[in-house]
Amino acid sequence: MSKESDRLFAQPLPLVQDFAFNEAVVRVFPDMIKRSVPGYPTIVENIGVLAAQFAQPHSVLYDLGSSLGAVTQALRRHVKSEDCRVIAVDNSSAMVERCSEYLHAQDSMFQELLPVEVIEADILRLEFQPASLVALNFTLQFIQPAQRLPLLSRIRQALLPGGALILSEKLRFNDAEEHALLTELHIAFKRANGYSELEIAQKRSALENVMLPDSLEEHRERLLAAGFSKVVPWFQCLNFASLIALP
Ligand SMILES: C[S@@+](CC[C@H](N)C(=O)[O-])C[C@H]1O[C@@H](n2cnc3c(N)ncnc32)[C@H](O)[C@@H]1O
Ligand SMILES: O=C(O)C(=O)C[C@]1(C(=O)O)C=C[C@@H](O)C=C1
Repeated sequence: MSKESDRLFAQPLPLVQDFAFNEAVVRVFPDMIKRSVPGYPTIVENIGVLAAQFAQPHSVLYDLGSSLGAVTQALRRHVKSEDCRVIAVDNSSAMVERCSEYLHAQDSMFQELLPVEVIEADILRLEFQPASLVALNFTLQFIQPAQRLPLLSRIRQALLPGGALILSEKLRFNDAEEHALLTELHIAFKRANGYSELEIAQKRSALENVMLPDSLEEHRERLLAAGFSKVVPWFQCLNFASLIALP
């Protein structure tokens, strides 16, 4: 994995452009996401552990918005079911290229890993195969709000009985005081991880138009509207959470 540290927003920018998953972000992404998302390493590793409970023999496991394949690698470390394969999908060519390199490196270090296919595609246009596990790890928040329910409905249709969707997201809160407190504590988390006030402010304005978080209540209602029968939060750290949705 790249050890380059994230300094993308360290200097004053004349114009802060909308955040994009481009080559510059790819180079620093492992450092950026670990220092920005409280609980990220715990979430990723445990998606592997949870997936092992839901994976069905002879089925597909999807990692949607796979970035550099951290979730895919965890799935391959933990899932032992017979004849499963992982499909990792991202629409950033820079991410897909580097993700494939990392997965080749994982192949050379371990034996008997699940086979994996990395696809450069828009998950809104993907034809889903019958799947026992779908992971959306901090991806739905980057999908246009109007597209979120149709996407979740298609995922629900593709899920096999006994399977699950694991959905991790940054949350917003309907209660203004709760929202303000957890936002302030998230900023403290970033500060403690070495980000300056300037870096925090410029990143916030870069994300403003492209990352649109929902509340836990909105997630629950939308998942039920998409046809899921049960929504179980299994992790929350500050304003970041992960849910299990059962078909
Ligand atoms: C925050 S990152 C996900 C992190 C990753 N799942 C992990 O656990 O390390 C969001 C990813 O979603 C991808 N993405 C956003 N919209 C997408 C779409 N419509 N189709 C496919 N990928 C998309 C971005 O390119 C980016 O790599
Ligand atoms: O909310 C923030 O400030 C973030 O940096 C969050 C977040 C995310 O949740 O995906 C945004 C962009 C990067 O991918 C890493 C982290």
